Amino acid sequence: MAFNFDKYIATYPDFPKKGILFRDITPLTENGNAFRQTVNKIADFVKSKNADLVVAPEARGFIIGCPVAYKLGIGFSPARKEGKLPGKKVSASYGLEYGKSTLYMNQSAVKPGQKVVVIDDLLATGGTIGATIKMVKELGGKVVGAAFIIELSELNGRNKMNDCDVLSLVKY
Ligand SMILES: O=P(O)(O)OC[C@H]1O[C@H](OP(=O)(O)OP(=O)(O)O)[C@H](O)[C@@H]1O
Ligand SMILES: Nc1ncnc2[nH]cnc12
Repeated sequence: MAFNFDKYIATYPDFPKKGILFRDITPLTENGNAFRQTVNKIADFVKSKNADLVVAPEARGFIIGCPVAYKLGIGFSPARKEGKLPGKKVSASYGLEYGKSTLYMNQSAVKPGQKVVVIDDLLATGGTIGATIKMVKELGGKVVGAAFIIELSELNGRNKMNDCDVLSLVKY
């Protein structure tokens, strides 16, 4: 029987701003079995894409991207927020459901031609993952997949990823 990931997502109206229905993954990660099922499911997807590297945006993307990369024995590279990453980097600015921001990656994070899966907890407008994908491509990587625990379908974030396969475990 399919695992019911939905049961472990908490919902908070008007957070962090009025009008936003916030979908919280912490009950899922706080449950050992649900967290493991999530990591295994996303790792199966990443494996099926033959990926060399996982890239995930700060901060919630790290929670899921790291254990997936570890399980498969492939690399993990973080897309970090302003002022966090030293050294040579690339950047991409974006808007999201409740604000705007800039992400940065190490210039040496991706080897040309490497196959990359991008991972985040949630896909809303696609601004965050779109910026992450833009940097991976700029560094010469091939984005072969994108995986999320949650997808907010009506915000059409999928449209920002028309050339790669998308996995989401729970759709609202
Ligand atoms: O598809 P989008 O409209 O870009 O929205 C999705 C992004 O928003 C949230 O991150 P947030 O920027 O709140 O940061 P956090 O992970 O540090 O909580 C979430 O974890 C995704 O990264
Ligand atoms: N509705 C939402 N819930 C949780 N995280 C989000 N990131 C962007 N929109 C979100």
